[in-house]
Amino acid sequence: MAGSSAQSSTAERIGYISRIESFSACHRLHSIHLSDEENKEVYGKCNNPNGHGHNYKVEVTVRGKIDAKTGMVMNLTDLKKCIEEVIMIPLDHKNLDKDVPYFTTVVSTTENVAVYIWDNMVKVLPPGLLYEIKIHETDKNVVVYRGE
Ligand SMILES: Nc1nc2c(c(=O)[nH]1)N=C([C@H](O)[C@H](O)COP(=O)(O)OP(=O)(O)OP(=O)(O)O)CN2
Ligand SMILES: [Zn+2]
Repeated sequence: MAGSSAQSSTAERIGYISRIESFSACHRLHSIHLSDEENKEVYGKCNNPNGHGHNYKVEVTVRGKIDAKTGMVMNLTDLKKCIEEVIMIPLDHKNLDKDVPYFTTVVSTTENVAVYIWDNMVKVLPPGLLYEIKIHETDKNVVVYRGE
């Protein structure tokens, strides 16, 4: 029967909304905490000094109450602006290791790129909304970070 669901229409409902953007960047996997030999052993071809590039695809997901008046968790146009500021301007068409100060001491694995994005995204989003950063480094390699 219509309208007979367990949750009434006035109840608080939680939604997850995502926006996906792509950026291109190059990098080399090299940890300052490892010797040159150890770097070669751990990272293999990805430790090549010439570096290599990726077309990263990032999904930013926020979780929150679907506002009864606006019908939105947050305005996706505002999320787009946050992604531009936190991801596209600092990372797109950049050498992650040389152009982004954070990665001079932190190895630019996709896990750490996700942490970098999370740490900066929480600064610009409304408190408590950020839920997940998912990065497709390649079609086959995917990383998820949820701030834990
Ligand atoms: N835990 C992680 N492992 C690796 C990372 C990473 O960020 N976190 N990154 C790399 C390299 O950057 C590399 O670009 C990926 O290597 P590879 O898996 O060989 O890349 P492909 O998926 O394109 O390889 P296929 O040949 O298509 O299988 C390595 N490891
Ligand atoms: Zn890589």
